[in-house]
Amino acid sequence: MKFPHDFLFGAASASYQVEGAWNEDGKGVTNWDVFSKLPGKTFEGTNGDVAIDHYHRYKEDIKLMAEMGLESYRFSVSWARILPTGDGEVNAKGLEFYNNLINECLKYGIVPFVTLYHWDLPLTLEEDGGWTNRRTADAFVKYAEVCFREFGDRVKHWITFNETVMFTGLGYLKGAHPPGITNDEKKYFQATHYVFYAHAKAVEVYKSLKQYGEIGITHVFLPAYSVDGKQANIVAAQHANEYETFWYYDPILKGEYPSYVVKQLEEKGWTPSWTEEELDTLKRNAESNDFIGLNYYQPIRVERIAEGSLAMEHSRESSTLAPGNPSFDGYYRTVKMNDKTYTKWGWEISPQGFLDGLHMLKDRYGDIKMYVTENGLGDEDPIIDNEIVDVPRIKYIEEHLKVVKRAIGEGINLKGYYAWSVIDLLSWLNGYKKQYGFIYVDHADNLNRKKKLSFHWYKHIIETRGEEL
Ligand SMILES: C[C@@]1(C(=O)O)OC[C@H]2O[C@@H](O)[C@H](O)[C@@H](O)[C@H]2O1
Repeated sequence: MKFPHDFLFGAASASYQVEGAWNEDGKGVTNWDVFSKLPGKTFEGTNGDVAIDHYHRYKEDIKLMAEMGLESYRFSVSWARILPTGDGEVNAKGLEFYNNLINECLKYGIVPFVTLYHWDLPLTLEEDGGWTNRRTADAFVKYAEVCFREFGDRVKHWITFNETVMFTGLGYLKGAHPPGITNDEKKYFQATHYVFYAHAKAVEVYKSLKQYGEIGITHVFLPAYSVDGKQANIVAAQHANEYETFWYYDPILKGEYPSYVVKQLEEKGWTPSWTEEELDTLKRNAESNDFIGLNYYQPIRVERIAEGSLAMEHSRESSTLAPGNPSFDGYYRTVKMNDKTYTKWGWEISPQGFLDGLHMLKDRYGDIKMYVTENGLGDEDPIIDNEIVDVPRIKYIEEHLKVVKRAIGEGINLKGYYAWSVIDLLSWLNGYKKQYGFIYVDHADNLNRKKKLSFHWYKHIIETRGEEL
């Protein structure tokens, strides 16, 4: 059986991780332009000044995507190219670049799927409190409207934010992302709230423009499961789902926060400063969401731990979801299981965990349209006779696509799959070591591109619409 005719086979990237040209054509400075240059913050001091030079080589890259038969390209717009100071004047050169990028996609019949925010925030806003300041939320809505009006005649698929838990959690709890703050739960929850408010407001503006595309938000999807049948650990898994999933999807799809978490925030003094207008905006726009994006890489296996210390040391490695860490509130710990398989970076490989999680989402949120907006294998790809033989990535994606097809057959409203990533790119904290792409980039030879084995495999899957899976 083939994937449905309206199912999109895509692949993704993000502005800071591919574009480079960090200070060209009027682009403003971003938080990551500065943070990545702070000693010790990134792997081997890598940064996005050049990245893989997608800004100048996008035509070559999109031509390769077309050769692959890619149906849709998910990329992000760098806010600071459009509004260099965050909420001031529009930069015409920034609009020009993304108009060219979009038009190049359409030239090949590739559907542009645009993320408005993939972590690169204009520095002026970061320096004014970032996502803990209502100003940033209001500025985002202005930026989003500029993009809707400029690109909305050709872009019909919009994601407001990518992985809010990552830039707020790593920014205010683990200190591994800008603004590099650790263990500040009050700021963390405040930042998430202003992001959700900004999302709801942007949805409202988008719908008012009557462009008749679709808009949603993308979250990390990290379903939590108990390590065993013990009641305390089952409760710990539910606790993890409340904080890691429902806190993120409820305000979007239900228009209100999960009461389990709200009650605990009140007890701990972590409740965001929110207004009735903001809460009403969430409620008023919940029904207007067209889809949710799921970035699925792994589940987490959790066990209860005694109410431990709330302040924990975080390393760059431990900040990216490797098991073994206590939760920020010390309620549970993630566990590496002996009977599971893991990537080189310690992420569990579990297509079944994804399927079970999808049913959990359907049970809670009904028939909401979903896209897998990221899924892929971060690896150090084997090179044999000068060919990139990334068989582990092929097997990883094959197993997850099989589960996607099965989920559709079980009534899950999945409408697309975007592999992370279309091309090897800069990892925020792992430099160029952690490869995800179908296309190799040779950093020892002028960033030349080279098709991997998985490029040819994915091309075949798309051509046959996954009939063999
Ligand atoms: C932490 C990490 C990784 O490096 O493996 O997770 C997978 C993927 O998620 C994306 O949203 C990030 O933009 C990209 O850089 C990757 O980031």
